Amino acid sequence: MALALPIIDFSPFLDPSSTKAAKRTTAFEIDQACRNVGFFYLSNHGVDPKIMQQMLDNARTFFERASPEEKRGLAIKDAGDGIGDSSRGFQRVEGGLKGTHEAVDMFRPVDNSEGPPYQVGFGENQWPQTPNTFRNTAEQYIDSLFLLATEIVRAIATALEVDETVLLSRVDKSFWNLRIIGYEATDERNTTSKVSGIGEHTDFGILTLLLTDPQPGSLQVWSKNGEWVAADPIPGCYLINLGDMLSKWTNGIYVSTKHRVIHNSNQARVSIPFFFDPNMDAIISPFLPLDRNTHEDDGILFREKFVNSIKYSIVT
Ligand SMILES: O=C(O)CCC(=O)C(=O)O
Ligand SMILES: [Fe+2]
Repeated sequence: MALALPIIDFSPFLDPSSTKAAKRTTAFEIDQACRNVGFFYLSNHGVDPKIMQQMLDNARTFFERASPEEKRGLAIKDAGDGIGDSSRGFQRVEGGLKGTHEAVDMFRPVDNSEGPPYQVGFGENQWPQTPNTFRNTAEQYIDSLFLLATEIVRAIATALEVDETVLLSRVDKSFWNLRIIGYEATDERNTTSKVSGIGEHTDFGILTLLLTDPQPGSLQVWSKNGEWVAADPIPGCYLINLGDMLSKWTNGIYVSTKHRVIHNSNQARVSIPFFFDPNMDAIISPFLPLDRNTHEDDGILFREKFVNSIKYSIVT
């Protein structure tokens, strides 16, 4: 099972003293990975390693120490009913296509002055209190990742030779989603316990910037050769993958690749994807020259897509 995922050094693109040619070379490396693989590791991305570690530590602390009452208090609640919005908060997913894991979802704050009750996606984040630094660290982390994702989008615009403002105007108020996932250890004494994980899927938005603890062997990516390949963490790197929206925006030139998690280990795993998604009011239509075929999602706003995805994903 050969590792097929490229590793890209982002420093030439980020360094203000780089030549235009050096920036373009890095942009083309990203472009190649986006066309051929849909996944790549990014090194020298500029995010403070201390805050990355702090995020992982806080996530682990939450899953290990938060009480059942705290988790119940944070549980995702239905939209239109009290303070719920069907998307923000804690959930335990038990089996089925979505796998078995626990997660807390935070989304970009939006103007929700018309609620409660809230529409889908328009509520307030429900921040864990365990540990008490959780929110503060996560907010700094989100700021860093927002900047990093924006630079990757800029690199993509450079490689595709599209006016970067066209692309940036669709993501400058990205409706991001920070997800903290806990995969339980497999309890060898309990033969009925399910292996934790997430079923095969493609991501939904633009870019996913994934930070996980260092354990290998859990995340797998579907390769062009028709086999699952390990996408083990590389210390200090982000694993970046493309979502369906970026594939649509590029008329399918860029690929969103399916992946899955099978965490069969005697140690719990934590994983923190940052989903960099379009602005709520961004349109789904491609920005690249069109082939004149009509597209099913032409003219649809991302907000509509998001609402449908939440309705579909509600776990009962
Ligand atoms: O936990 C992981 O390694 C990946 C999670 C994932 O694919 C997702 O949340 O979409
Ligand atoms: Fe995913």
